[in-house]
Amino acid sequence: MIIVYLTPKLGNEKLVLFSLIRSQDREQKKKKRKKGKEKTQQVPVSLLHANDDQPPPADQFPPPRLPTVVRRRCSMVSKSSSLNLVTSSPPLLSPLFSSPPSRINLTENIAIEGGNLSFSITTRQGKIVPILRDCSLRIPSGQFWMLLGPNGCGKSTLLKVLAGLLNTTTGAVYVKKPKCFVFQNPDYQVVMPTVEADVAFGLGKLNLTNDEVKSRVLEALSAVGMSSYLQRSVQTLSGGQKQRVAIAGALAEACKVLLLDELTTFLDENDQMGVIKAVRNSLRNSEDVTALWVTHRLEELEYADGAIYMEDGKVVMHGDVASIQSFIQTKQSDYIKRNYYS
Ligand SMILES: Nc1ncnc2c1ncn2[C@@H]1O[C@H](COP(=O)(O)OP(=O)(O)OP(=O)(O)O)[C@@H](O)[C@H]1O
Repeated sequence: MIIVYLTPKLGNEKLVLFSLIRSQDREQKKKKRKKGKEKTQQVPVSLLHANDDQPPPADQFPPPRLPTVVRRRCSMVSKSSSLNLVTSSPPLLSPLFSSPPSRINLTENIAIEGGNLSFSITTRQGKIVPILRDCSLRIPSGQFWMLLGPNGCGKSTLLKVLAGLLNTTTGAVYVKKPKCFVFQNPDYQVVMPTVEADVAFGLGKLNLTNDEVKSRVLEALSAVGMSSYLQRSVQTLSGGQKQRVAIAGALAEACKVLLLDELTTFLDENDQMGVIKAVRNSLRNSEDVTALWVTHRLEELEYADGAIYMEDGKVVMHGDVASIQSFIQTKQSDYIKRNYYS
């Protein structure tokens, strides 16, 4: 089906050939699965979860058959509060919680934490559709993390749950306050006529003097590299500059957590880099600011301190950038081999 989509001019012969390849593929998969069952004891937990066509139900996770060493690594991770959530090889991680935490642990220096989050919607026909399934994550304060995954896997929904814009069906959420959600489209957020007025917009509620407002606006604009744009009309800004103004607005409000939803989707490479650097810079200026950045772009991962990879409403991996990068690359090359060279 995917080949048909990518090359719509395929003739009937190629479609027949493709079905044959698919059925061969299915046979091979069956054999592999059979073999895989025999080898289960040597496979890391996250691979079991990520590659299984039918992952184990959440309440059986980690599965009882896991080797001791994997279970020990999972619990070490759940206790860690530093960047090095993955401290030893093999680095692949399972979701952090194997059973719902009775309460969120606030004693560690954690900025964002979610335990066994689920979110469903009910259709007009009364059908319940799960969007997030048992997602757990933990992000230390002062770090820049990225949230990746294929289209429709639930990234934006998870971000909205963390922002408090959506209520979970089950699970517990902790996010440091004040927290700010920056939208994918800056036109939803940059609404005042000038850059200065826009960045100062959220400060009205804080009872500050004019001087305090001015100094906060300048500081925030300088963090995103836009201090010289103070008096500019927002209509004359590029998409990337508008994104940076939106981030400056969040920084001016002294937000401790920035929840950033695919900010670089509509941007060219220059603006994309400008926005990423603005976020990094704002984190450098204040040790206490944490950012979670939703993206599709694998190349952006190199700017992150840690990452979360989602598929089909689940957190499949959570931890250091290098492991997640290689995990995604392996998945991509497997996909290409399976679909184009088998
Ligand atoms: N209000 C809703 N009603 C019906 N389905 C919804 C609703 N909100 C989200 N969904 C579905 O939930 C799934 C996850 O959506 P979400 O926008 O979180 O994914 P995403 O990973 O951010 O996708 P993308 O990368 O394409 O932006 C999608 O299949 C989407 O169609």
